[in-house]
Amino acid sequence: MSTRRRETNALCMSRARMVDIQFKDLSYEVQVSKFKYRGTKKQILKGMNGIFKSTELTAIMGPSGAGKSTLLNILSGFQQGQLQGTVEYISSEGKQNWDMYKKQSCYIQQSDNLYGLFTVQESMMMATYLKIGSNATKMFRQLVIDNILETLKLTKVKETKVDRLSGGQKKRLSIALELIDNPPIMFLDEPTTGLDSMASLQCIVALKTLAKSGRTVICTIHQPSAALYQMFDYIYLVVDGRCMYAGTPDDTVSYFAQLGFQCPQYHNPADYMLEVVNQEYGDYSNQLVVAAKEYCQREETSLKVRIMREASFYNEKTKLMLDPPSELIKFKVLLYRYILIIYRDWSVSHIKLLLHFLVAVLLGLLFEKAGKDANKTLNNVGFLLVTSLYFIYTSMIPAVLKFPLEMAILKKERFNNWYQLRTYYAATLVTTLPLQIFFTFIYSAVSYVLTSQPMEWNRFFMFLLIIALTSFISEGIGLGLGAIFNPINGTFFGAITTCAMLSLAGFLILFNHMPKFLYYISYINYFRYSVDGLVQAIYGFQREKLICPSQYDYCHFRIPSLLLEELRMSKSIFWVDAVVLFAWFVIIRIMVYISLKKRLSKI
Ligand SMILES: Nc1ncnc2c1ncn2[C@@H]1O[C@H](COP(=O)(O)OP(=O)(O)OP(=O)(O)O)[C@@H](O)[C@H]1O
Repeated sequence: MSTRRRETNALCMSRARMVDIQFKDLSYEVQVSKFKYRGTKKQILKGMNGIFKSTELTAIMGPSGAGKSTLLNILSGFQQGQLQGTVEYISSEGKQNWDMYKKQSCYIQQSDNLYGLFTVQESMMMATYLKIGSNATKMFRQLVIDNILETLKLTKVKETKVDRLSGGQKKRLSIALELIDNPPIMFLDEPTTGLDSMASLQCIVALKTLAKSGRTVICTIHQPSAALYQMFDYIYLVVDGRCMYAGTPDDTVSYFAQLGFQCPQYHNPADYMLEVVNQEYGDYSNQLVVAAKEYCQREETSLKVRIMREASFYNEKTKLMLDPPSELIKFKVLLYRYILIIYRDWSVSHIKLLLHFLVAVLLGLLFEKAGKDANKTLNNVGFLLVTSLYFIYTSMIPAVLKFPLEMAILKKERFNNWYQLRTYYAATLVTTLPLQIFFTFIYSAVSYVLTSQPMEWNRFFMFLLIIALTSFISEGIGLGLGAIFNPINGTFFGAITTCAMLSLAGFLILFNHMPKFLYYISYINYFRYSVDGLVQAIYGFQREKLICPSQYDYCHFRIPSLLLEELRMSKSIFWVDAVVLFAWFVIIRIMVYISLKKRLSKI
């Protein structure tokens, strides 16, 4: 074995702190009805006991709807609710509560929530910067990556984009990403679902290797083949929220035989066990539960053995190298990741840029000379209205879809302690705002010139400021809707909100024709301030008279103040509009953060 290989092995595969999980009388129920105090409850886990040990690969098996995922989610802390009983984590330092180990375990969901635009190497390298402290050199990071990829047989696809990986490779990459900070406990929800038998075997072999290096690896699994079944060290069979077998795969046949269920020769023991608990040979559920309670008891690993084992596996030196980086460094990494996504994802940057340019040209042609022709003043107000509406829609609707798409990745990475929510949120804000400003600038520059608006820098920048603020607020509302609702409801609410704002802006229905309460509501309508701000930017600040073309004898709105009077905007102040819009922007962003936090706290 080369020196380099030995070094990485020492760094990566032999340093997991050993933790056993013990749960006693674990019961869990959920509220089925929406009404908290009157609703019926459903008991999912019914007094379960068990010990899952380090260095072992444990399979939680059972029929569909038995409670496997719920048990896994409860043990990992991914799901919280009305829990009874105890869950203890036992290391060489004694029994600890869950908070101690929450930060050290990882949860790998059934779906592989990965960014498809990065290569395996890029994904791994970014993960090392999010998980390993800044004192680690680039070479060290690469050694860690190479070693993990080699263990999980991913070296050959190191330079392949994640989008192009097979299902099995994606699953192994999900595991590889979590291995970087070497979690002592790994929870996996159905890691073999959707994989063919070869890929499933490779995945389970990889998990077994990880368990043998000191970790506690627990996964749920549906119906493993006989070969796969034998790979596990410990089987925990769950049926209707109760344990019906806990033991090694080798003991399964003799255990069920002793209870009167003789597994036929050449029959997969896993299949037979499921047939028995699925009542294909009669309903013996209660006997099986009682028998499991009597025969499937497990001894705790003695402290002495635990300390001895851990001494051979755990390396304090490496732990120092693996201290997590500061949130500031994580922020920089997330920023870099977003910039790379924006650069590589055509739909985010290039297409949007092209569309903003084309729409600006189209509106420019449609509202040609509207900015300076006194006969087209009302058309110009129409242009300002359309501009505001255009940015509301194009910023809000894509944003509604942004969080639901990213939510799964965010949920996974945050639960596995990659970064704090505020770091993620700050990074999205810092990357999306400049992009939004750039888009509004392109649109404004083109449409402003083509519609012959006044060629004064200060008016142009005021016009740009109002559009940018309108766009920020709308994006914020879109993100908020995306965080609260699913994409279909979110886009529906987005469209409804925009229609309501348009109706309450004072243009389609004049303010003095509105019922009083709706008139007051219109004060919180940011669309109103947006259009008002745009009109002020173009016609306010004592703009001089407009040119009335020679073919017309009279242009009613030649004098800008007359137009402002007609639109009931003569008393408005541009900077008040700008400040109100800015306040809206801040409030909306805070509300989005809160709703996102709330959403993430639920499973
Ligand atoms: N929040 C909830 N509200 C109501 N019922 C729930 C809730 N969560 C889980 N259940 C129910 O609890 C039972 C167990 O669900 P769980 O997802 O743990 O099963 P499972 O064994 O993992 O099933 P599968 O193998 O099909 O994924 C199911 O009947 C499910 O409908």
